[in-house]
Amino acid sequence: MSAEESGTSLRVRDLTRPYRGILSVAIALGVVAALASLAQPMGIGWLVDTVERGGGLWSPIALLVGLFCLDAFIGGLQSYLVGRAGESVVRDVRFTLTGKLLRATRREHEERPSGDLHARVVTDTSLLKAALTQSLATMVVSALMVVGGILIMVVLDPLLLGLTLLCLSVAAVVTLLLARKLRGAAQLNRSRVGALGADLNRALSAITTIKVSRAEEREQRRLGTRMDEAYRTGLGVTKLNAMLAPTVSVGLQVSFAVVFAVGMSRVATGGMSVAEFTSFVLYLFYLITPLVAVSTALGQLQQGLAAITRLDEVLRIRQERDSSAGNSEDGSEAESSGTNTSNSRPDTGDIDTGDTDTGDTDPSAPRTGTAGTLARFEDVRFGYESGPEVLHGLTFEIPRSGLTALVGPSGSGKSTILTLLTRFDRPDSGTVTLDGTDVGELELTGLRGRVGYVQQDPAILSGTVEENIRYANPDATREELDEAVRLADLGDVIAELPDGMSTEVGQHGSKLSGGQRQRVAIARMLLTNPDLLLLDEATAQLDSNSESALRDTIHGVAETRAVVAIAHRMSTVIEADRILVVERGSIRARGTHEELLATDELYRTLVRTEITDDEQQASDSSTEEPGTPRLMSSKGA
Ligand SMILES: Nc1ncnc2c1ncn2[C@@H]1O[C@H](COP(=O)(O)OP(=O)(O)OP(=O)(O)O)[C@@H](O)[C@H]1O
Repeated sequence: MSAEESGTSLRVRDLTRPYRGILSVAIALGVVAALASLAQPMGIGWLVDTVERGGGLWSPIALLVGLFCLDAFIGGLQSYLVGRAGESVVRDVRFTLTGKLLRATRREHEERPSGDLHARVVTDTSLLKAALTQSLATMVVSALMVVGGILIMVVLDPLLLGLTLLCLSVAAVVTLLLARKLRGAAQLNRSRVGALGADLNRALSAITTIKVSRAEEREQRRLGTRMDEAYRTGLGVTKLNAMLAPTVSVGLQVSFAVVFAVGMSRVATGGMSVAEFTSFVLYLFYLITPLVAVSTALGQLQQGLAAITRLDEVLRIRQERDSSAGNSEDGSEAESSGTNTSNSRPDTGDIDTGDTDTGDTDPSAPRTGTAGTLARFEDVRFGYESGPEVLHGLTFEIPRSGLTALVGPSGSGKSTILTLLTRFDRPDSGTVTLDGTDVGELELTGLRGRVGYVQQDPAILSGTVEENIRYANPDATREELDEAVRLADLGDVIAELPDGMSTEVGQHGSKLSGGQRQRVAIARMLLTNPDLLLLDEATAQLDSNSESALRDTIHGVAETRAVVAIAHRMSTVIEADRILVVERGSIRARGTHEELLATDELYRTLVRTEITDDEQQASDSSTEEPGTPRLMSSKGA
């Protein structure tokens, strides 16, 4: 189950391929600007010569002004084109990585801190802009300038050039060593910044817990420690970066001193003219900018390559398997698209907008046939990667209609059963089938269109109530929407909201009550008209009136489709068509409430211990059967 590591990496070549045209133009402009720069010392040499001879100054001055202007204009244009290509690369990489994250397995998201993933997609990618475009273009153009300058200098005076190169080569070796160290330092710094992002996200997503635990100080200290680590490692990067340019400068200054000493003596002995000496010195002077630029670009490139290492990890994140799409949970889909970001903006048609092939989406529409078996577990064994086996050879069926309740002690494996039906996880052995087909063989969006899942803590997205309900089926008609609202008993809630369906629900639905959030989540799933509705303790947060209304809803919905509910409210369980008692990953008993009360000791215990106060009160009035009198009367009521 480990992620496939091979063949998935962001390669500079692939990332820049779509922008080769624009980068080539930018580099060509850079070359023109470099030539204009290289011609300037010649022009100045001509000016000096003209002054010495007492000739007219207008021509050399006009040439120099033209060269300066050309250099400046072309330099500006080149910088814009390179920046534009850089922004495009960053957008592409972000888009590709976001696609990977959205299609990653749920397990990957459980294991990776979301703040760190956020830092990788948002901030690490921004380093690519400078590294992959600015620095590459700068290095190409600057290298050309250096080579051009050296060629002219070799014509002017090979001896002086030899001395210059000797001094510069020492600086070059030191620069390369520093650049290598810089990459390691940058990698460390990125990981520390990622850890800070992860901890910040951890704190902000639990802000209420922090406040009620009076842990603000503690959290700030903890974050402060992370900030110190980011600061320290950032300082390491800054130091190495700061050493790059001075190293080159020192090399240049030593070269200047040597060239001046040797050059002046040659001018004095007549071995070299003043104009030649001036031109040579100016060429040496002109090497400063490109050489320093190369060293700075080298630093940027190393930081970008360090970021790429972290981005590669996101690229290799395990993807949900979709047999029909030919990808797999072990990352092989990443292999096919991850290396080719040249066309990396995935077709938005890939994204599951909820337009599944579920056919009719009218929530109240009668199903085609409600008899027979819809889903089946056959000798299913399953364990989470990090732990022991959780389900031990489960075999049971879910009929095409009716309410199946899962009951059992905490940690017995009830929620795990639902995750296998939604294919968030796959059995280690045995099969889970829907209409006789292994759910692993079904197209993922099709499967999730047929199986609606309301989780324990229903996720509400910021946006309006309507956007939240429509989320799994954005194309639903107004009638279908109204019907889902009616079935989920949300009508009164929406009527009381300030802007009705258009009311903003706030971050994570914070402006709604827990019960309201659950009903919105149920309405959302009903709007997809699933064949199978899974409710994980979906009534746990409702008050007794709402719960009783929702219970009626669940039973109404269960008349036309299968509903599997994990409910702590025993009233829901009592009225279920069938109850499965799960104990330590096995089905211990199955039957109706009455049958189980008569035959199963654990069920009797659960009924005694898990009934809520409300239900106790409701059933207090008529107690008939010894041991479980209140529940029995509740069913009869
Ligand atoms: N993501 C996970 N990784 C590792 N172990 C897990 C994971 N989720 C659940 N478990 C373990 O699997 C076992 C079954 O958990 P599960 O959530 O299915 O139980 P449950 O019956 O639904 O419990 P509850 O009624 O308290 O929600 C538990 O021992 C739990 O610790």
